[in-house]
Amino acid sequence: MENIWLEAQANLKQVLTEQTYTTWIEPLKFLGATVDTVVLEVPSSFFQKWVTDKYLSMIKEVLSAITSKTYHVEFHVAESKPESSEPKAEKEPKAKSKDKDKEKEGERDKEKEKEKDKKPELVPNLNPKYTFESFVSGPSNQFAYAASQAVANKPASNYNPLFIYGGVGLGKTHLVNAIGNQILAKNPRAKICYYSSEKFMNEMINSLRYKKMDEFRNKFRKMDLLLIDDIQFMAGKEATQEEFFHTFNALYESHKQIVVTSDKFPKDIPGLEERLRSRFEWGLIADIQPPGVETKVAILKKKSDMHAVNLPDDVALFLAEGATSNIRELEGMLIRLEAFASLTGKEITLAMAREVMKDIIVEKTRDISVEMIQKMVADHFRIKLSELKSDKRIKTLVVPRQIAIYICRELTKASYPEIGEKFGGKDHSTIIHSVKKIEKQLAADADLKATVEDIKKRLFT
Ligand SMILES: Nc1ncnc2c1ncn2[C@@H]1O[C@H](COP(=O)(O)OP(=O)(O)OP(=O)(O)O)[C@@H](O)[C@H]1O
Repeated sequence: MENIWLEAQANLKQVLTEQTYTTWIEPLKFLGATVDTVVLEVPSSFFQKWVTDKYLSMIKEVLSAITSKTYHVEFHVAESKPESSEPKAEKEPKAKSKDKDKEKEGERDKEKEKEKDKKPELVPNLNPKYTFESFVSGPSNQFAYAASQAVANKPASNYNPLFIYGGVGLGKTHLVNAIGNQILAKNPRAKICYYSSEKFMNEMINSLRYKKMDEFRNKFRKMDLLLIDDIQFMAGKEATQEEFFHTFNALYESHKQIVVTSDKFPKDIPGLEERLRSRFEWGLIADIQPPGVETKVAILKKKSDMHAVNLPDDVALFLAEGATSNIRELEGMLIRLEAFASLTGKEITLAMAREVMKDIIVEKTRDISVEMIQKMVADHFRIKLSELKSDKRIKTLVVPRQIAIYICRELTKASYPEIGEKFGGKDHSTIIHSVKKIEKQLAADADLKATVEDIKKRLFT
C-alpha cells in the first residue's frame, strides 16, 4: 500500500503547483493502511486542519483513481521530539552522571507512558471539523443539540441510546461527530467508533466472507461510545440488524453509550425489526427540523467567519431565503460565492450573489401556491388532480406526486405537515421521503431534472 501512496503523491505533484506540493503533500508520511483507510502522518494539527480543508478530497480522488476503491484518509499528528537534556548532564560529575542518566531515562519512560495515556487507542474515524463550537443551534435543532451535549458531558447515564432523526443535510452527522470529538477531547483514551450503517454492513459481510466474525464482534463490543449514522439503511437487511442488535445489547448492558441517527422516527422506518425499534425508543429520541431563515443566516455567518470571508447581511439573507433547508446545499452556495469573489478579487455584494446564483436560486415568490403546483404537475403528466393527491402506489402516479411535493417544498413556504395536508393528509415523514427521493434522483437523472425545470419554468410564466 505504501507504493500506492507514493504513486498518489506523484500524481498530486503533477496537478498541484510545486510550492503547494512541497509545502502540503510532500511532508505527508505513509504510516499504514487497513482495508479501507490510509493513515498518514502530519507534522502538526494546524497542518492537519489545512490539508483536510484544502486537499483531502483531492487525495481521496487520486487514491480511488489508482485503486478503483474508496479510501478514508486519517491523519496522525507526529509526536513532538522531547527536548534534549544533554547539556545539563554534561555538567554533572562523571560518577553521578550514570545514576542521573538512569533517573532521566526513568523520567522519560514515565513521560512516554503519560503521553501514551493521552493518545487515543484507536483512530475513531471522527471528522475533527464537526464540533459543538462549529454547530449553530436554533429553534429547529435545539433539542437535538442539547441532548447531544448532555450525552457528551455524561455518556451512558440519562439518554442511552440517543436517537437523532431529521431530513437530509440538517446536521445529524455533525452532531454525532461533535459528541465523539468532545468525549475524546476529555478522555483521549476513550474507545469511540463512528460508523455509517452501510459501513457496518459492508464490514460485517467481509468478516463473514473471511471468517473473521469474532474479530468484528469484539471490535464493536469493546467500545465506550458507538455512533451509528443513517440507521435507515439497515432497513430490510435482516442479518445486519441481527448483528447490530447483539452489539447494541452487549454495549447497553455494559453501560456504554450508543448514538444512532436516521432520517425518520424509529416507527416510520419500514423494514426495521420491532426489537431494534423498541430499543431505540428506550432512550431519548430527538428530532432536527428544517431550519428557519434566521438559523440559516447564522450558519452562513459562522461558516464565512470560519473561512475568514466577509459576507454582508443582505447577501446572507438572500442565500438563506433562496436555499432549500438542506444545509449542505447552503454551504455549497457559500463556497461557490466565496470562490467567485476570490478568483475575481472582488468583495462579495448582493449583485454578485444574484449573478453567481442565478441558475441555482429561483427566487421564491409568494404567489406560487401548492394548488398551482399540483395543477401544473397533474396537467404535465395528464393525470387527475385527485389521483395526484391519492395514496395509490402505481409508478405513473408516485413519480408525479413526488415531483409535485418536491416543487412545493422548493417554491412555496409551506411546511412539511402543510404540504402533507394538501396531498390528502399524508404525514410529514412521507413528504420528507418524497423530497429526499427526488433530491437524490435529480443528481443522477437528466430527464427528471429537465422535467422539474420545465414545470418550474411554466409556473413562473
Ligand atoms: N446547525 C448547523 N450548524 C453548522 N453547520 C451545520 C449545521 N447543520 C448542518 N451543518 C452542516 O451542513 C452539512 C451537512 O450536515 P450533516 O452531514 O451533518 O447532515 P445530515 O443530517 O447528517 O445529512 P444526511 O441525511 O445526508 O446524512 C455539514 O457540513 C454540517 O457541518
